[in-house]
Amino acid sequence: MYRLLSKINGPDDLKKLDAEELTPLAEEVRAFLLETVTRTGGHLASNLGAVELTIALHYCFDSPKDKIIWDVGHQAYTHKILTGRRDSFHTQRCYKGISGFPKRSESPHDAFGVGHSSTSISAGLGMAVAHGLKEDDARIISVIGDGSLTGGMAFEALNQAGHLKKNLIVVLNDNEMSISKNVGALSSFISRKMTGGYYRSLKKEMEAVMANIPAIGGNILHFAKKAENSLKGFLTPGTLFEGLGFEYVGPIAGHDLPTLLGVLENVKRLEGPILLHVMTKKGKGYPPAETMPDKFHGVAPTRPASASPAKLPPPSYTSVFGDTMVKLGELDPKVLAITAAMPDGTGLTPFAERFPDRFFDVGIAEQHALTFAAGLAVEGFRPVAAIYSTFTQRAYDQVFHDICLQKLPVTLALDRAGLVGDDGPTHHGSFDISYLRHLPELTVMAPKDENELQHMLKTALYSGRPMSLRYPRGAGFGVPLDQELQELPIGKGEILVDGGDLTIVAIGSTVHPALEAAAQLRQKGIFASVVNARFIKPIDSELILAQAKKTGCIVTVEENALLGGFGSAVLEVLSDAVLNAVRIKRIGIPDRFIEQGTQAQLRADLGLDAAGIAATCETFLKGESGTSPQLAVVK
Ligand SMILES: Cc1ncc(C[n+]2csc(CCOP(=O)(O)OP(=O)(O)O)c2C)c(N)n1
Ligand SMILES: CC(=O)[C@@H](O)[C@H](O)COP(=O)(O)O
Ligand SMILES: [Mg+2]
Repeated sequence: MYRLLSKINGPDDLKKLDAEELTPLAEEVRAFLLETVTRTGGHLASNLGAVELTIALHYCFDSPKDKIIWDVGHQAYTHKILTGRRDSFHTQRCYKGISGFPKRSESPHDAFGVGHSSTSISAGLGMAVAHGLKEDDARIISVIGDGSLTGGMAFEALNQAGHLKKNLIVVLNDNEMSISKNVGALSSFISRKMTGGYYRSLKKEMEAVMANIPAIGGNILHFAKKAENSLKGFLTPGTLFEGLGFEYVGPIAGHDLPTLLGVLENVKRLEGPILLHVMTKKGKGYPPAETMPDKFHGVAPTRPASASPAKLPPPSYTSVFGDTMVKLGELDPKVLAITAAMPDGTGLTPFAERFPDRFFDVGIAEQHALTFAAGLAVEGFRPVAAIYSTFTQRAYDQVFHDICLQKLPVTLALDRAGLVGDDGPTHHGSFDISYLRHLPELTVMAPKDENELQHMLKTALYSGRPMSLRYPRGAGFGVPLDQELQELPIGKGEILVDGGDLTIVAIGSTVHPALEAAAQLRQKGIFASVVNARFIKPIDSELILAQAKKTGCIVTVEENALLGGFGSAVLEVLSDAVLNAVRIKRIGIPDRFIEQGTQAQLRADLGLDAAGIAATCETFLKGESGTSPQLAVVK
């Protein structure tokens, strides 16, 4: 079935094909992508749009000597398939399979590891400078989408690249889409295509103006040409990049292989920084994805029929967050919502539809999102910035300098906190408790389920303080949702089960598994208290100390890095109270990066599911050391 593709085990095989064979090859790659990704899940639409571009890049350049750097890397499937990973491609994003993103440890063709956006030009420039110093002739090609170009870091890199004048090719893969429709002034500017009717009609108008200017000798032609050029110059996307010191080429048709090959062969010979503007269609070749590219940005894997639940799964945390935002927005016009290019992913689309004037998609600009929120808060509004935990990492200083230091009432809604599953180590939200809980003025909390999430959101909005709440990817626990929203007492946890043998102090999504673990332990005659801590900061010291005195044995559970996480906060409480005889064990994410897999597989591996928590508690209670680091604090 894959007559041409089956012969390609690396870029050298690709180069053996005649140029005319590349178009049928693209069709085979597209069919292969569709067949595989609809089964494994993954980033379908972006990849369908980048097939010809990838083939052309590998045909014209010489990877791995030449470096192709993919921004985000969610569009690099064709690159993987052409660089020796066709046969393992069906394992992409699966447990112990290949990654859904370029990864340096996976292939010499993966020039730079990615998953987060807007890094490709910086990394490419670093490599361009390094190869200049090494005096070799490797070509460096950074491939960035129009959505990823909205990230400020891309412009920081363009700024330096235009100044250094090193050989760097930036390919702008412009499909006028981020995950959702790309937004912002930059996007509108870049999508002004001078090749279309718009330019032709402007040119006509210009010619009419020319015709009415009285002749001033032989200069008229020269003047007309100059005027036309400057009009074009003012209006093309090239102006921007040329102003930054790049040679601009384009826009060119990104699904036309002969054009792509011709242009790339020419661009290859140019010196200095080049920006090649390529127009593509997200979802190309698969009508549902072409029509609804946002819905096909990422598709879920097909699970075997027997694994499909008979009834609908409970609502996701994300959708409960989104519905609660609408509810709170109805009651209070000061409630505003901000997303960094992820209105669907963060559940804010219903809010955006209901309150278009109070919703802001800032593009892939997490840093700006938080300082923008701080500005809104200064003026008395109640902004909620909903950003994935992993992407908030790049806005740490904004949380510190613009929000906490100024005590501004901004709410950070950190979605995808904890293990996210198939996206793997770039996307797990493993660190937010650690990177937030040491910041003065910030309240850090995590709901035990989707119902508590609603109450925490209201608590955050009406606290008048900087607040953060973290919640995981995926379905909630299916608990009933209270209609009446309450403000929770800040800094107070709750005892859910009172037992005398040990205390499990859990936070966020680990509370329900901890309850289940306690039930399993009871079957074995072990009676555990279970505490829902609710707040990481301010932590409920009183409750923790009372339990420590009562049972003398504490097990903390969190889906966050153990280093600096919630368990560390509990240790600090015990240490500060000089309760040195209490035995404590922390369950959480160990000090290594966690690979991909389903959330259930990863939780089971790390002992974060009910069975794992119960096993650790039992072993610990018996005084044997478990698999995670054990910290028995002795006087
Ligand atoms: C820092 C960061 N923020 C958000 C995301 C989520 N994200 C992944 S792809 C994407 C859209 C990228 O758009 P573009 O670069 O134009 O690629 P396309 O999907 O259109 O091919 C977004 C917002 C991310 N990966 N990294
Ligand atoms: C590549 C990227 O960053 C996003 O597309 C991400 O994979 C979305 O993750 P969710 O599926 O959790 O929204
Ligand atoms: Mg795009």
